[in-house]
Amino acid sequence: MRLVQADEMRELDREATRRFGIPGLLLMENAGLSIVDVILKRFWDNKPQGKRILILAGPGNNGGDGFVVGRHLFNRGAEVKILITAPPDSYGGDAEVNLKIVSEMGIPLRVLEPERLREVEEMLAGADLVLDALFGTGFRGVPREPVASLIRLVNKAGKAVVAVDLPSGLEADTGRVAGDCVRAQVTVTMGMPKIGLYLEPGAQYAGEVVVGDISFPPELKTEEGGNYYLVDEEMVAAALPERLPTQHKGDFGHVLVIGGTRGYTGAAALASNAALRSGAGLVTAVVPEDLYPVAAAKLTEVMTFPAPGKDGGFDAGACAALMGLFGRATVLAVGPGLGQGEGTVSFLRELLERTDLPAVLDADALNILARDRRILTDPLFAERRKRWILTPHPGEMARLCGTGVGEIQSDRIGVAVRASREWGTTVVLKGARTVIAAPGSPVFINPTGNPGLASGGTGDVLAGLVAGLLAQGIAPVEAAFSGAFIHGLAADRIARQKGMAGLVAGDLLEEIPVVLELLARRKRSWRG
Ligand SMILES: NC(=O)C1=CN([C@@H]2O[C@H](COP(=O)(O)OP(=O)(O)OC[C@H]3O[C@@H](n4cnc5c(N)ncnc54)[C@H](O)[C@@H]3O)[C@@H](O)[C@H]2O)[C@H](O)CC1
Ligand SMILES: [K+]
Repeated sequence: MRLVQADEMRELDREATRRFGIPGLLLMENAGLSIVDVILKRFWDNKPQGKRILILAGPGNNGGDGFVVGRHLFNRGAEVKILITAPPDSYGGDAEVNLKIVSEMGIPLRVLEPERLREVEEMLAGADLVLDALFGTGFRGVPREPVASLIRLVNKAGKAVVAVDLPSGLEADTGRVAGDCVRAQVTVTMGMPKIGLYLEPGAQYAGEVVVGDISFPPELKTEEGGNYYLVDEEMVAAALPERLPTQHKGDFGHVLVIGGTRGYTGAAALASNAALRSGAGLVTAVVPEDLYPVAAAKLTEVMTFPAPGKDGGFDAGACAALMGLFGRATVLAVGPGLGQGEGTVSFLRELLERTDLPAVLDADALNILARDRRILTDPLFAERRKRWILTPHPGEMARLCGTGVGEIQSDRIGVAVRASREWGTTVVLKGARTVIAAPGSPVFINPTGNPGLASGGTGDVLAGLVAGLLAQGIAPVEAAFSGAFIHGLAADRIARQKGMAGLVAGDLLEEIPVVLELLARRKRSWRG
């Protein structure tokens, strides 16, 4: 599903008027009607008579939408009260037109006054539903007083809240909440869904998001050419390869998982099994030779290969022993349990310099690259980096970018986009609402997953899953967003069955094939 920034939305608004002659007043009317529809159907069971709604209307067109809602619900017999946060004569344009109409209709209208907030509490107590029409895409910074106090009163009142376009206080493009923000049960977003509604914490404040139809012609609402997309089943199902009867395991690639040093053989095992579960044809786990017996004992369907190493790490010169393997491999997954020993650091550098296989770089591979980023920027490896997928969590990303986790989390899309452009590679910035960015590609936001994934080894499973998809010939960006989606959906299905607390990485291995089959069935049903 395509997502838009506030500026994109404003441009579409202008285009609707300029290109198709749809006046802003008509867009506002349709916006209001789409909200009325949600209120009647989801909150009032189509029986508005006598229902009490308090409409909080801000100084701009978001408030204008609120006036339209008030008019229609008043006409349908609801008890409507409107609280405006700016003096009536400060309104202009379409909002002013609609303010005048509701005033002429005699709908009770009050101006918010800082010294009379107690009366606002009473108004809230006397309402069945609150409409948040304070701010939309024109919001900036933090809500100023007395609106900030009003927002806090709304959130304290415990009433059902419907937000117009965005919950007020939320930054449309980043999902950031810098100050107070309305917590809504439902947000009716106009025309096209805004990015901030699908990023944390914005998604928590927005509640369920409904896209309001404001009569944009299809050409304006096109899914094509967007800069941002919410990953959905259709996109992932379309990316997954068909498995034809005539095909054999050689057709589905061979993943080399390189890692599994002392104490972390489990990481390599999880990543290796995840690669197999994703549908890869063959998987080989490459571990230091002194841990080979441990890995071999853990792995059945996954082949194991002992690489020169001691004390649980790889020898600096271990790469030479792998050259034969590279000829038979399709993709590398480097990092799960790799460790950061001295020999391993040299080994990784030589590995990435000597093979141009597509690679998923995760965990300690990223931590090693963070200490010596030359290979991420060296023009000599630019071509090769196009075939890499980096899968950092926020801490690893902070080290890679030489900054703090706070900076990473405060602008997850911007950070991922800049890094992917600077390094010329696909970046999967993990976390709540994983962000996938790559040069020349739209940005993808993954909606699946839950806090149950904050458990050891789930990252190893994701790395293996993405590598397995890459090995099957899926392009890096598609493999990245599909892996994140499948990984998170598997976790959501497990959480529904067993709860989040007890979710362990191994559970994902069982659920991944189920999710793949579910997507394959959906794909067949769409094909008809
Ligand atoms: N196609 C569409 O998307 C349509 C959208 N509509 C609605 O219009 C708003 C956008 O309206 P706009 O007037 O540009 O901005 P807002 O209503 O969000 O008002 C912002 C207003 O508030 C003031 N302000 C901004 N930041 C703060 C702050 N931190 N504290 C206090 N005050 C603040 C500032 O003066 C701004 O002017 C969109 O969201 C939709 O709801 C159309 O009605 C229909 C088509
Ligand atoms: K709002």
